[in-house]
Amino acid sequence: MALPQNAIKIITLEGVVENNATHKLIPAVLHRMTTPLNLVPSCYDPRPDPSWAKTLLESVPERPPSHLPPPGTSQLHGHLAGFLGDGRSGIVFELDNVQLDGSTPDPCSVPRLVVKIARSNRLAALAREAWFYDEMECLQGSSIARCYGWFEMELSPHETVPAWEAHPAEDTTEEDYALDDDKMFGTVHPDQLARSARRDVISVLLLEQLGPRMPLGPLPESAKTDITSLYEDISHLGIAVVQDIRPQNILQAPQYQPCLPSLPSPFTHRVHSWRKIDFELAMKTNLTPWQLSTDYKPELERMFEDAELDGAEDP
Ligand SMILES: Nc1ncnc2c1ncn2[C@@H]1O[C@H](COP(=O)(O)OP(=O)(O)OP(=O)(O)O)[C@@H](O)[C@H]1O
Repeated sequence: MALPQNAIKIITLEGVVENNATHKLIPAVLHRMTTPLNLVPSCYDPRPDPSWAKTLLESVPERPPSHLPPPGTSQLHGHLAGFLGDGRSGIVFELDNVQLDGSTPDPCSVPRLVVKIARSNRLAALAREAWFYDEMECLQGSSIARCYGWFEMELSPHETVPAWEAHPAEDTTEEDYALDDDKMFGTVHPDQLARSARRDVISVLLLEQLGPRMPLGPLPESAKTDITSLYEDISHLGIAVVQDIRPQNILQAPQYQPCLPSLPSPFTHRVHSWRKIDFELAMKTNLTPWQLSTDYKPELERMFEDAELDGAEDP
């Protein structure tokens, strides 16, 4: 039976934190965090009258009920391994030598895992992303990765995270862009304001490992349809992800063993060959799936065209 996504309470990571006096790597013990339901304010556009029903829902869709059992108390131990990629808010590594409660986990239960480590100044962005993984629990394993939790540890003054220096962000702005929409559409949650000011916390998302990024070059129509359908699934939850439509944020379904089977979408029943990642800029809205599709479809078309052109220039 697959490990429930909320089974792990503590993760011990080897190879991620360094003692900056001795330059020795030391194990980091991170504890599972929970996202308050009101961490991310909704972007609500009042519906003037029912004639707007095609565009606007009367209210923001509620989070679908969780199907997970009560949170577990398992402990996971793993070693930071290969670097997989990075971006504005995080740095992603494979995990090796994973042990669950002291033994090698059953490959039918636990897939290959990765950690997305927040950059030191992007704690609020990672918390926001964790909230969206909770919000989209029903899509985990179908259109988005399974997320095994959000974990944090406070660093002491003599501890540092070498990945922050080894993989610096291209964009060095200190502005917390992930909170811009929250400021515009509601009030920023006090936890997020506090997080935004801190630089002494290691914060990670534990995710199922997905396949490679969407390649440059021509994509078969079936792949374009499947990728478009990921966005359709997400739109059924009133979630807008139009800001960040890029090949870096579309990965193939898991393919490295051990991996868990892809689940059918609860909305379209399609079994996807792709997954959408990266939700720190997502917004929870009362826009209808139709309205959201009028926003993401042209952006996806543009991305497919650009990827084809870039593939032709860079064979
Ligand atoms: N679950 C995963 N499995 C395998 N690789 C992953 C996974 N998540 C992320 N990656 C790799 O890491 C890269 C960066 O991840 P991600 O987009 O989540 O980071 P980010 O900092 O939020 O980036 P952005 O600048 O797009 O906001 C991805 O493009 C991908 O190559």
